[in-house]
Amino acid sequence: MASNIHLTESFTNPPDYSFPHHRISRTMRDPQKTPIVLVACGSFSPVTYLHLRMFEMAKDYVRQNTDFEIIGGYLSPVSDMYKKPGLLSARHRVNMCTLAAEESANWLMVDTWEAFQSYQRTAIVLDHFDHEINTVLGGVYTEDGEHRNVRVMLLAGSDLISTMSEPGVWSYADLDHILGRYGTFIVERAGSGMDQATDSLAKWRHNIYLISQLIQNDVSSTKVRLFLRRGLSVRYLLPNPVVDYIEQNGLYLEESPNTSTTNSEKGKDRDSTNTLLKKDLPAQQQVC
Ligand SMILES: Nc1ncnc2c1ncn2[C@@H]1O[C@H](COP(=O)(O)OP(=O)(O)OP(=O)(O)O)[C@@H](O)[C@H]1O
Ligand SMILES: O=C(O)c1ccc[n+]([C@@H]2O[C@H](COP(=O)([O-])O)[C@@H](O)[C@H]2O)c1
Repeated sequence: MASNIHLTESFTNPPDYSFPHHRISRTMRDPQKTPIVLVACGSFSPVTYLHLRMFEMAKDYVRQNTDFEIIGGYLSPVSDMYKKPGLLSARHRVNMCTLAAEESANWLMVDTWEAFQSYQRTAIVLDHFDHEINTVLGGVYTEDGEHRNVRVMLLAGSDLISTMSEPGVWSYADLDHILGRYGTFIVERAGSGMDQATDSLAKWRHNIYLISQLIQNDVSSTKVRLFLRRGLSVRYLLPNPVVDYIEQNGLYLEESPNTSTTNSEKGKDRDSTNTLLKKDLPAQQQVC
C-alpha cells in the first residue's frame, strides 16, 4: 500500500448508523494470502443482476489470478445529493440492494453510510471502509490467531473507470488515493473499452486488475428504468424480490425529477430521451 494515511480521520455517520459486518469472514482460510474486501460504489437505481455478477466475476478472478483472499463484499449506494437522473430515493435504493444481497451470495452486504448523508467522494468512502474494518473491527485473523489488516478495493465497471480519464470528474489526489493506496478491480462493460478505460491510469497499473466479460451482458439500470416506464417486464434482469419491491411500491413509473447532471455520467444516462429505447428494442415493442 502506498500510504496509511486517510484523506480524513473524522467520519460523520448518518443518524442511527451502524457498520454492517455480519457476513465478513473474520478468520482467513489461507494465511499466505492478503485479505481484501470489495466495495462497489454506484447509484444502484435499481440494482441489477449485472451488479451482483460483478462480485462473482471478481471472486473467480481473485481465486485464479491473485494472492488475495476475499473476506467480504459491499454495495455502497450513493447519496441522494448525487442528483443523477433516474436516482430514486436512497431509502428505496438501499432496500432493493438489501433484498438483492440477501438472496444472493452469503458474503455480500449493503453499507448505508454514504447513502443516508451528504455526497461523499469515493476516496472518502474507501477510507470509511478501511476505518471501520481495520480500526474499529480490528481486521481479521489467520487460523493461528495472527492479525492481518484488510485491504479495501474498489470494484467497478469499465465505464466508471473511463470517467477517471475525463478532465474535471475526479481530482488527481483522489485518484492517487483510490488507485495508489487501495486499488481496483475493473469489470469489462459492453461499449466501454478496457484499454480506453485504463490508458491514462498507467501510473497505478500495478493496482488495477482487469476482468474480461466472458459472457456478454449489457443490462443497465438505465434500460431497466426505461422498460418499467413503458410497462415492460424486467423479470430475470433483477432478482425476483427486487422486481416484487418495485411493483409493490410503484417505482420508476414516471421520469425522475432529478434532471440535473453531474460530470460523472457524461454521455451515459440517456433517460431523458428515447434514443436508448429506439435503438435497443424491436420496433413492435416501441410503445412511445
Ligand atoms: N453491465 C455492467 N457491466 C459491468 N459493470 C457494470 C454493469 N452495470 C453496472 N456496472 C458497474 O456497477 C457500478 C454501479 O453502477 P450503476 O449503479 O451506475 O449502474 P448503471 O447500470 O451504470 O446505472 P445507470 O444506467 O443508471 O447509469 C459501476 O461501477 C458500473 O460501472
Ligand atoms: O469521488 C469522485 O470524485 C467521484 C467522481 C465520479 C463518480 N464517483 C462515484 O462513482 C459512482 C458513479 O455511479 P454512477 O451511477 O454515476 O455510475 C458513484 O458512487 C459516485 O460517487 C465519484
